[in-house]
Amino acid sequence: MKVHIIGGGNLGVSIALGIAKFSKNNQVTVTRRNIASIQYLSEYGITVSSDNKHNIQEADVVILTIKPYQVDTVFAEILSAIPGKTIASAVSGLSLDVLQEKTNGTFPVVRIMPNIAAQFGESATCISFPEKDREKALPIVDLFQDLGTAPVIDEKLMDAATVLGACGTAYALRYIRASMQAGIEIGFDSQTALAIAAQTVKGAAKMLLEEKVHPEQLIDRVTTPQGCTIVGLNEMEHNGFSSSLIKGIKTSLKQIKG
Ligand SMILES: NC(=O)C1=CN([C@@H]2O[C@H](COP(=O)(O)OP(=O)(O)OC[C@H]3O[C@@H](n4cnc5c(N)ncnc54)[C@H](O)[C@@H]3O)[C@@H](O)[C@H]2O)C=CC1
Ligand SMILES: O=C(O)[C@@H]1CCC=N1
Repeated sequence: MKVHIIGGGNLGVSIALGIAKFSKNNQVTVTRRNIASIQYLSEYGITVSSDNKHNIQEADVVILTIKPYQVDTVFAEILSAIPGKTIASAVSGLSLDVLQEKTNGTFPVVRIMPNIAAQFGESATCISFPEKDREKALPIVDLFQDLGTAPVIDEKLMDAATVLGACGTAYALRYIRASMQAGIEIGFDSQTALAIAAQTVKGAAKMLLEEKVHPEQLIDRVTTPQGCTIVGLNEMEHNGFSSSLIKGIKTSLKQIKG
């Protein structure tokens, strides 16, 4: 597949690298205005350009990884050059209706919500599309399956997916950072504390994904009666651990919905 990514920033680069590393038989072009910091992508066989239209006519799909306020400028520049080409947007808060409106209803459109772990083949990319564009959308679903998981969801949940699946990366990292800081306080050097905290989270996630059980069933296996785990967990909950996460996630969602 020929993939044209407009917006070579944090997300655009992680998708480009993910495709280069984890998906076969693709050609990737990434554009942004100042390309000095992403020239290194050419080492992975990725074409880099400051011209949004470079290679665009050969593309099978144009992926937008730009900020919401950059969309109109980019569409004014590219749409006339790519009639009928599939446009996949990772722009947060940009609904399929608005995407169709901005493209005059004449382009197949797909909404994708990856996260930056795409670069490591571990994104949770939620995808939605209008039924009329299913045929054009399915190869994009396949592509993102190579970069992790790619559930097709109802569009009304796309903002929620942005929070849970994309912002979620930052929440998980903050948990790891806090564990690391606690690890230092209880005796480890920072590198060792980070390595233990990160691997522990990876292990917990792997168990959940493979066993497909409720987290509490696994927690039961860790919490020895009168042991040290349950007292720590309860202290965290007394201090609002779950509640603070839930409130944070709901606040993020309010920000997207405006
Ligand atoms: N960073 C993340 O983890 C995620 C971001 N998103 C969404 O992806 C979009 C991009 O986010 P980030 O990558 O974090 O932002 P970013 O600021 O790192 O990347 C945007 C890139 O677009 C480039 N750009 C700006 N105007 C341009 C133009 N006219 N033509 C070509 N390139 C242009 C900028 O130079 C920049 O490199 C946003 O809409 C964001 O909500 C969605 C999921 C995850
Ligand atoms: O923080 C943001 O607005 C973007 C959307 C999801 C992740 N980053």
